[in-house]
Amino acid sequence: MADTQTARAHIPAYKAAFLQSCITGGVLKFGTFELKSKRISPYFFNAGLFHRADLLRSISTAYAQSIRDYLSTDPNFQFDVLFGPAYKGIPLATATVDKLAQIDPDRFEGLSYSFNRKEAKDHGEGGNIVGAPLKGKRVLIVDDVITAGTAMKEAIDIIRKEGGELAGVIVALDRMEKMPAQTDDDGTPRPSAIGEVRRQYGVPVLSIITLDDLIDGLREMGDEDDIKRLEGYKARYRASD
Ligand SMILES: O=P(O)(O)OC[C@H]1O[C@H](OP(=O)(O)OP(=O)(O)O)[C@H](O)[C@@H]1O
Ligand SMILES: O=C(O)c1cc(=O)[nH]c(=O)[nH]1
Repeated sequence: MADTQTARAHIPAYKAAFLQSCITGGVLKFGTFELKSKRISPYFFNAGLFHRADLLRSISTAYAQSIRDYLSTDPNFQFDVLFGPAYKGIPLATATVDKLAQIDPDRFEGLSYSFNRKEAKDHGEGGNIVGAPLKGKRVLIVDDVITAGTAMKEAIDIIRKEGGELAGVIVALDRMEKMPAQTDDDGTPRPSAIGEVRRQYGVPVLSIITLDDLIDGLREMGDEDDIKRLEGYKARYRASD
């Protein structure tokens, strides 16, 4: 396997390291997968597999670095809470709060996490939100991927219903694909759900890596047939934005 730095010279080292840990850690799977949107994909990013300490550290470091990279281009970008949509977003947001505070305590020691329950709790403290209350807070959503955007719309609705303000979104992988529609199969590019969030809410939507980064990475450390299938999928479902 090629060295991370040389293999992915045109993306920052932390992104290359993250991509490598996704491939070697088996988080990126290749085969045939039905997505939440019912689209059939030749690859799947299973964020639930970041369960081991080294893998969790690799993804929280990559989120934290991506956020810091973006902050260096937009110092006005501000947020009080990282929100992890249930379920897979929960450990991702929680670990990233800790990582940001470790990397930059002056700025992030007061940062909080929050997440939703999929089913409301009707006893004890009750309610749908665990962690920091969102009322009056600027909220950055941390999730694994956005495909059709259904899960992201739900998360944004929860934040607004709780009285929070959406500050931005960060996902691990930008699948670079169009939202589903009747004409899904004709290969015509259409807008992505990520682009829709940017346009509709006027907030940054960041990603650690993109499908293009993944395809490039596979050229160094993957299988040729997987690359062909990913390129075919991209040609069919690529977004216009
Ligand atoms: O953009 P979409 O088409 O909505 O799909 C993407 C989302 O769907 C999955 O989560 P899911 O809602 O299945 O919840 P989970 O985290 O409990 O697996 C996945 O983890 C993404 O967050
Ligand atoms: O679109 C999805 O449902 C989806 C795609 C993916 O790569 N990973 C995931 O957990 N869900």
